[in-house]
Amino acid sequence: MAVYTEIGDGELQAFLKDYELGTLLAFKGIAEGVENSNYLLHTDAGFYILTLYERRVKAEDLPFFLSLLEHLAARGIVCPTPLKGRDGVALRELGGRPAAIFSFLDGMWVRRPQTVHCAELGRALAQMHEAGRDFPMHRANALTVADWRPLHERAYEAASEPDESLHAFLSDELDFLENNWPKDLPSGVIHADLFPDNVFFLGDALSGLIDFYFACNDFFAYDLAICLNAWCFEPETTFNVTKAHALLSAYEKSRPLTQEEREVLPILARGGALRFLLTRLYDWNTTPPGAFVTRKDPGEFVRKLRFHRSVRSSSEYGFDL
Ligand SMILES: Nc1ncnc2c1ncn2[C@@H]1O[C@H](COP(=O)(O)OP(=O)(O)O)[C@@H](O)[C@H]1O
Ligand SMILES: N[C@@H](CCOP(=O)(O)O)C(=O)O
Repeated sequence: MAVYTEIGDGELQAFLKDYELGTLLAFKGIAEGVENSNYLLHTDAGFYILTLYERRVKAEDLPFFLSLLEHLAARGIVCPTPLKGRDGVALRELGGRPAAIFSFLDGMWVRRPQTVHCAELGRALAQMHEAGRDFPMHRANALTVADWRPLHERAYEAASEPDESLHAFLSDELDFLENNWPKDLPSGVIHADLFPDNVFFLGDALSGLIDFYFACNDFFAYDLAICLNAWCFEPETTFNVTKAHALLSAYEKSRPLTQEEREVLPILARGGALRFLLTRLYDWNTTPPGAFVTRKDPGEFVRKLRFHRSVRSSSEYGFDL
């Protein structure tokens, strides 16, 4: 589970005095998530999410994330909206951590996304990209191609039983990606972690997007590649072209891809797979036994990466089914 910072009853009640959110009735830590500590708050005014920022989230990035959420929400994207205290300030401190309270989103994430969910995702992703176009702040992607080799080496050095063949495979992949990563594609604010657990549904209808803490400025098509990886493989890691077609065609209804974006999609998908493989591998090798967080399997992304390496043309992603 992910509650790294424990908050006491009295401490939370004192914190809430700076807001107009009513009287606290109950609160509980939320088990899901890996980056931050999240609590569900129930007050007599409703439900809210309290987030305490931990680990990889840098304090200097928080104004970008909170302003982005406000910006997107103002343009009709359903996402957590930061709530301001009586003094007009949303970003505060609790338990020694930067902290903020957000609107609660209805819905549940889907454990086994179906084609209909992929289509909903494609539509929402394109809308989010369009809504972010006039966002004035900028955040460079801190986990892009230049960052992957150092992360790979750190993960390898941290392993108690280093896997030499995996190290060689990933080094080879890094050689390829460093030499072939696109330099210039349509860009803007991307979510960069839009996995099924960050997308809520009510029935088959998408009801909200959460967890923007990797959001940054990068290629729009890279965000799409991350989604192909996260949504369009079956559990045994076969690629589902029907789901990919649904995702891509729904996306293209709002923002058609350029020819170049289509052509480089296999490279972006390889990069997207490697990026999550590496953070999972690093976490796998560095998370102490007994830690209150569930490690995610890096092997899943080794298999996805192998699939993308076998792709000869982007048509294999189902553009023209
Ligand atoms: N605004 C929200 N409304 C409803 N639930 C939320 C909201 N934000 C977070 N959650 C809940 O908290 C969990 C963890 O949130 P997430 O942002 O993914 O955490 P982390 O940044 O630690 O990965 C989500 O799976 C969801 O259950
Ligand atoms: N989506 C990433 C891990 C980041 O976790 P999140 O809970 O912040 O979405 C992965 O699957 O490796």
